[in-house]
Amino acid sequence: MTDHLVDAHAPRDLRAFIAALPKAELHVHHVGSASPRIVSELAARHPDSRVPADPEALSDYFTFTDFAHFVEVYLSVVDLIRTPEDVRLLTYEVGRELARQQVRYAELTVTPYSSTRRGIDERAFMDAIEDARKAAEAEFGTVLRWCFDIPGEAGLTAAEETTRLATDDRLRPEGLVSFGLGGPEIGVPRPQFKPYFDRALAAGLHSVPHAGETTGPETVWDALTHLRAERIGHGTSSARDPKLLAHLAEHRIPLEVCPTSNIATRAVRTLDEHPLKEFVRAGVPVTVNSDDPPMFGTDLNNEYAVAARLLDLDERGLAELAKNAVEASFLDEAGKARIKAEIDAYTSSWLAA
Ligand SMILES: O=C(O)c1cccc(C(=O)CC[C@H]2O[C@@H](n3cnc4c(=O)[nH]cnc43)[C@H](O)[C@@H]2O)c1
Ligand SMILES: [Zn+2]
Repeated sequence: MTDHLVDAHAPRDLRAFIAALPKAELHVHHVGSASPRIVSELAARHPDSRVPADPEALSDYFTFTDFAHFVEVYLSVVDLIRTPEDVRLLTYEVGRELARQQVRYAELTVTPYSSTRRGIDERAFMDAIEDARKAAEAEFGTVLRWCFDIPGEAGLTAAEETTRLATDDRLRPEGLVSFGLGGPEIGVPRPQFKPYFDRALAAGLHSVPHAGETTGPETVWDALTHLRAERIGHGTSSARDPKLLAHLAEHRIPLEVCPTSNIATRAVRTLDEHPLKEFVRAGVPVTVNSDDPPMFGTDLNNEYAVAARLLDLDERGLAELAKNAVEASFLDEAGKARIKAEIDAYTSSWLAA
């Protein structure tokens, strides 16, 4: 992890508590989770890319001037993933990294369109992620599930292709649980994606679009109204609309908050100005997530440390935050109960020690 965004304020023992706390991660992108080691390995394999092969140079490369710059850099990393074996390696390594952080369950946002349009065979792509998912669960004990997202800026062709890949019974992977919408929001109105979300929801998927990350609360309303969002990716600007906060609280719509991401893409100026506390005060269910961890110089443990500082949480508060994510997940009830019991047992034994 690069140092510039690490929250160094959390006391050392709280960091130790977080490090071993069983957790769920609900908002983390597949390509955005490529570690510096994997990025440099892929960059060395594909020297025609402008992504630096030297891991030391990646910290500068991953410093963003704004959201548009972030997407440009993100797509240069997407360009490094050229074969089903690249896809499998990346997915398996993401599983390993999540397990290292004691993540028991993760919903990983995958953008299949970005890979299939670059020539990766769709069947081979699905087999690669599924093979890595099963290996990660067997070898590391971390359960992975997929959210397939439409890269919004790529338009309705991308929406059609993503919906087809998510709903065709011959292709749709076993681990797929939800349907999302990512990329820039400015100039990409949410309502145009309604027919695609309708088809995905009819096929049994959950709706989890990004909204209110780089635009105002009206985008969150659109995601709720037109895309029938069950959780909101980011939802940062919801804080500017008290009626929206009340709606999210009343209907128990969780926000997938990613504090360091919002600083790195300059959606929020400083962590101290982040609206996380306002969400909690308004009674909105919040989960804390890492988004694109190596690109933002963070990881899930660091996001919990950031949340502990912003919300003034002790061990019990952090355990509740971890249980929020389990509760907001698309795991079955037995799976949720198992992880929540593990969080409680861990917290009790930590506090008794
Ligand atoms: O793949 C393409 O060819 C392509 C063409 C045009 C536009 C796009 C995109 O919009 C890709 C955006 C990409 O960004 C991912 N992502 C990662 N983190 C975030 C985030 O915090 N907020 C929004 N999007 C994010 C997203 O999953 C898309 O894959 C692609
Ligand atoms: Zn995201």
